[in-house]
Amino acid sequence: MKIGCPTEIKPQEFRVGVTPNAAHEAVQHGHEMLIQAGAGTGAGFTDEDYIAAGARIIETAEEVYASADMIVKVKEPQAAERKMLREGQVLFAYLHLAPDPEQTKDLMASGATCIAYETVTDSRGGLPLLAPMSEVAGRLAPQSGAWALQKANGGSGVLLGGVPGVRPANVVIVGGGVVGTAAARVAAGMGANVTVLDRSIPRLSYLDDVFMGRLTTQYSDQHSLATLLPRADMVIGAVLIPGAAAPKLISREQLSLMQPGSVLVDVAIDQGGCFEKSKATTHQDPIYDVDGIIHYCVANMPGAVARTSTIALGNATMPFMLALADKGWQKACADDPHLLDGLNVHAGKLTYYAVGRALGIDVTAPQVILKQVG
Ligand SMILES: NC(=O)C1=CN([C@@H]2O[C@H](COP(=O)(O)OP(=O)(O)OC[C@H]3O[C@@H](n4cnc5c(N)ncnc54)[C@H](O)[C@@H]3O)[C@@H](O)[C@H]2O)C=CC1
Ligand SMILES: CC(=O)C(=O)O
Ligand SMILES: [Mg+2]
Repeated sequence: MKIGCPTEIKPQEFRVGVTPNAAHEAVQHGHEMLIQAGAGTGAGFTDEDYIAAGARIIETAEEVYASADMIVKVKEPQAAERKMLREGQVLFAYLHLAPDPEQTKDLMASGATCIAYETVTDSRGGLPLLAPMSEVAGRLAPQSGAWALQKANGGSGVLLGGVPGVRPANVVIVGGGVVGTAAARVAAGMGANVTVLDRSIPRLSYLDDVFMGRLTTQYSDQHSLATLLPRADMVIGAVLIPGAAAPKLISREQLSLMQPGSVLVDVAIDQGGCFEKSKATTHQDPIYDVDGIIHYCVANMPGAVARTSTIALGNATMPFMLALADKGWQKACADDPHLLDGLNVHAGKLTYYAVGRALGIDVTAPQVILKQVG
């Protein structure tokens, strides 16, 4: 199979979908690996690294899309990229379709088979292709929020760890999954006073166990969150209902409960965001102010640390990329129900229920699609 990896074009996105190590494995499996010239530069990989791995360097994105049977990339295809997808081609990338009707419409119109990293599952109920980037975004969230709390950035001027005689910042983390746990570790490490809310009691028990008193856990309901807002210097939104649009947990009205210059970091922005006034921002222009509350809503946070993120993502995606290339998507998905969970669009049909519910589009069950193509 010809596997194509284009250069990412989302603003300030420096990751690349295939590492030289993954390219090498694909070539060893008998596949042709096509890498767009310069695709790895932002993550510290040169064209020569890919050539040494046995890949071919292709000058333009147009040529990569035209030649490849499968496109492997990081972020959801931008409008210009969606025009280059075609019937029968496989797209393997983050898609985040629930909050993105335009992209969903274009992917359905392309006729391509689109497998979303963020809905591939594992046998323990986890999301193995989202988790590595959630680890990164979670670790970055307190750091980005601490920067936003500085006066020059519009924040209240509170230092996360405080100093002797002055209280540390109160950090509230809503959602104690992979992002929330990583954020808690860093925020606690920076000396903040951390509270984590979740709806899963087993998850709260786990956090209570591993942090051994270094944070407070609380069941997540509207009232609990509202009572924490007046004292919260930073709230990190880290909730997820897989594949679905994020629930809105802080309304615009509730912003008035917070101290001016407090910060909301909405990591869940790629699923539409969990605060009412969240809208996606970029690394170039990451924050904005609503009623005196600073919002940080960068939808591709891991792109800021592209080297670490690319290697972590490449380690996780490689076995799935190889299965798709070795067997073809039909057999790879038939053999592995967890990979089948990643199927979001096939030949004009939407195949993921949470996306269908969010966008009001009819869904065809992925199992039905497999029967049709089998
Ligand atoms: N902005 C960015 O660059 C990135 C964003 N993300 C996003 O971060 C979000 C979280 O991802 P993960 O931590 O990997 O998910 P996860 O599935 O590991 O954790 C989500 C947690 O939210 C909890 N939850 C669901 N509804 C809740 C509610 N109403 N109140 C409190 N908790 C609730 C769940 O019980 C679960 O523990 C996702 O939307 C993901 O796409 C992930 C990586 C990068
Ligand atoms: C998960 C995601 O959206 C990202 O890593 O950019
Ligand atoms: Mg997006």
